[in-house]
Amino acid sequence: MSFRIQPTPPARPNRCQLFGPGSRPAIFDKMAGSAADVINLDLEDSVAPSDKDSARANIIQAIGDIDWGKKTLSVRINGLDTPYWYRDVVDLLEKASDRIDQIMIPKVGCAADIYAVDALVTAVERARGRTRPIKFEVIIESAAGIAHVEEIAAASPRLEAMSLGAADFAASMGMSTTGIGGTQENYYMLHDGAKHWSDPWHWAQAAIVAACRTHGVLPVDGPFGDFSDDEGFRAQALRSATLGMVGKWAIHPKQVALANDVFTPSETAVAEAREILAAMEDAKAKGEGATVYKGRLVDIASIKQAEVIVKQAEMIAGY
Ligand SMILES: CC(=O)SCCNC(=O)CCNC(=O)[C@H](O)C(C)(C)COP(=O)(O)OP(=O)(O)OC[C@H]1O[C@@H](n2cnc3c(N)ncnc32)[C@H](O)[C@@H]1OP(=O)(O)O
Ligand SMILES: O=CC(=O)O
Ligand SMILES: [Mg+2]
Repeated sequence: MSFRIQPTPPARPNRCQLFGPGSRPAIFDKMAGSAADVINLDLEDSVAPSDKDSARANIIQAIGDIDWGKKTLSVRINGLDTPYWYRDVVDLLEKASDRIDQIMIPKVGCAADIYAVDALVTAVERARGRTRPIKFEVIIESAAGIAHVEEIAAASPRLEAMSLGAADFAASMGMSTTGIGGTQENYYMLHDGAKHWSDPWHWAQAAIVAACRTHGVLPVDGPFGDFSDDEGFRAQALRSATLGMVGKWAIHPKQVALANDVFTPSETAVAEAREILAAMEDAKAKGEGATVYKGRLVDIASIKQAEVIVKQAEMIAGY
C-alpha cells in the first residue's frame, strides 16, 4: 500500500439503481416498492424537452410524499450544456424535502463541472439552511469524461458514486453501435475461423474502477438496454462485478432482481472467503505468511481479497 491509504467508499448497498422518467409519476410508487438499493428519478434523457418543468414538479412532490424506505434517493439533473440544469438544482434544493439524498450529474467532462454544481448546491444549501448536505453521483459517458476520470473522482467530498453510461459513451466515442451495453456483434477476434467476442466496455470500466477506488467512490455499471435479454444482462453484470464494480442500473423493473443477485456475494463465495481467513489465521499461528487452501496458494494478500467479499456481505446484511 502506498503511504497514501486507499479511502473506504460509502458503506451503503448500491447493487441496483432503478431509473424512471420524472414525466411518468404513475411508476414512482412501484419504484419505491422495488428491491433496488438506489432510486434514480430522471430529469434528463428519458424526459422530453416539453416535459422538463412538469417532470421537475412531479419529482419534487414525490420526494416528500412517497415512502422511499431506506433507499438512496437520487435525482438525475440535466447536463451542464443545457438551459435546464441550474433550475433543476435550485428547485430541488429550495422546494424538495430533506429526503433527497443525491444529485446525479450526467455527462461530466472535467472536475470543473463538479465544482460548478458544488458551488451552486452549497450556496442554495446555506441560503435555505439545509442541514443534510446533498451527495453527488456522476456519469462518465463521454470521451472527455473518461479522459479526465481521475480528476473527476477527486473533484468533491460530496461525490459518492460514478457510473459508466454506455449509450452516451458510445455516441461520444463514435462507436459504431446502437446497442446500450453488453456484447457488440462486430467486436470479435478471429482465430482458426472461430469468432471470439471481446468486451468493448472493459477498458473504460477498469479506468472508472481505478479512479473510484483511488478516491473512495463507488464504481457502478450503467444501463443494459435490451431488457428482454436476462442472460445478456447477467453476463454484463458478472463482468462488472469481477472488475470491482458494486452494482448496475436497471432501466426496467425486471432487471432489479438480476442485479441484486449478481452484486450480493453468494453464500458459497462468503463461506470460501471465511475459510481462507481461517486458513490464514492457522498459518499466522505457525509463523507462516503463506499456506495452501484447496490446492492453491493463499497468503497475506488473500486475506485482503477474502475481506472484500466478507465485508461486502456483512455490510449488505446489516443495512
Ligand atoms: C440511457 C439512459 O439514460 S438509461 C436511464 C434513463 N432511462 C429511463 O429512466 C427509462 C426507464 N424505463 C422506462 O421508462 C420503462 O421501463 C420503459 C419505457 C423502458 C418500458 O416501460 P413499459 O412499456 O411500461 O414496460 P412494461 O410494460 O414492461 O412494464 C411492466 C410493469 O412495470 C412498470 N414499470 C415500467 N418501468 C418501470 C420503472 N422504470 N420502474 C418501476 N416500474 C416500472 C410498468 O408500469 C408496468 O407495471 P404494471 O405491471 O403494474 O402495469
Ligand atoms: O445515461 C446513460 C447512458 O448510457 O447514456
Ligand atoms: Mg446518458
